[in-house]
Amino acid sequence: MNRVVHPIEEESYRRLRARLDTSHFPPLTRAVVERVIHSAADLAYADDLVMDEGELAAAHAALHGGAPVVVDVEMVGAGITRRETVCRLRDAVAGPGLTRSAHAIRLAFEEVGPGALWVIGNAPTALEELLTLDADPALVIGLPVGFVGAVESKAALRASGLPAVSNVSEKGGSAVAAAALNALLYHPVSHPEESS
Ligand SMILES: C/C1=C2N=C(/C=C3N=C(/C(C)=C4\N[C@@](C)([C@@H]5N=C1[C@](C)(CCC(=O)O)[C@H]5CC(=O)O)[C@@](C)(CC(=O)O)[C@@H]4CCC(=O)O)[C@@](C)(CC(=O)O)[C@@H]\3CCC(=O)O)C(C)(C)[C@@H]/2CCC(=O)O
Repeated sequence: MNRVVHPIEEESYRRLRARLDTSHFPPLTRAVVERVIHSAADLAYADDLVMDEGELAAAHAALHGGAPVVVDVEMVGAGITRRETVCRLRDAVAGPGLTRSAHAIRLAFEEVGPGALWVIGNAPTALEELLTLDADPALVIGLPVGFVGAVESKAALRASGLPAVSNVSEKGGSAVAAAALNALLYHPVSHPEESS
C-alpha cells in the first residue's frame, strides 16, 4: 500500500529510533514493534511484545490476500482506517458467565469462519473465548489491557501455539492492537520479480 506519511509521524519515528535501536529486529517484527511504540509512546514494549517473524510473514500474506479482519470492540476497528473490519459487539448480549465481548467473538466466528486475522485490544474474555473456538486464525493479535485477566489470557494465547502477537505485561489496549495490525497493513508486499 502506498501511504503518504505525515511529517509528524516521520518525526515521531526519527525520535523513536534515536532513543531505541530496533535495527536488530527482522522486518515485520520491527514494523510491529515500532508502530506499537509509536502509538503508545512507550519504549518498554520492545521488551514486552512476543511474536515470530515467520508467523508474521504468513499473516501478512493472508492479510494482503484479502483475509477478513475481526476486532473485539469498535475502538479497535476505529483505529484500523484502511481496511474494513468485522465487529459484532452491537449484536452481542451478555449472559451468565458470558460478557458481551465474548459473545461478539462467537457471532463473528459464525460470520467469517476460519482463516481470519483477529485483533483483540480490549477484552480479555474475548481472547479467552477465541481460544475455545476452532478458528484456525491467520493471526491473533492479542493485546488486551487491564488488571483482571489480561496477563492470563495472553499467556493462554502463547501456550495455544496459534500464530500470535501478544505481550507479557498488563499493558495493551485498543490503540496498541490497532497499531499492530496497521503495521502489517502498511508494510509493503514484495513481488517475486523484485527480489530477482
Ligand atoms: C472489564 C472490562 C474492561 N474494560 C476496560 C477498558 C476500557 N473499556 C472501555 C469501553 C468503552 C468498553 N469496554 C467494554 C469492552 C467492557 N469492558 C469491560 C467488560 C465489562 C468486560 C470485558 C472483559 O473483561 O473481557 C466489557 C463489557 C462486556 O460485556 O464485554 C465495552 C463493550 C463496554 C460497553 O460499552 O458496553 C466497551 C467497548 C466499546 C467499543 O466497542 O469500542 C474503555 C474506553 C472504558 C473507559 O472509559 O474506561 C476502556 C478502553 C481501553 C482500551 O484501550 O480498549 C478494561 C481495562 C480492559 C477492563 C478489563 C478488566 C480490568 O482489568 O479492569
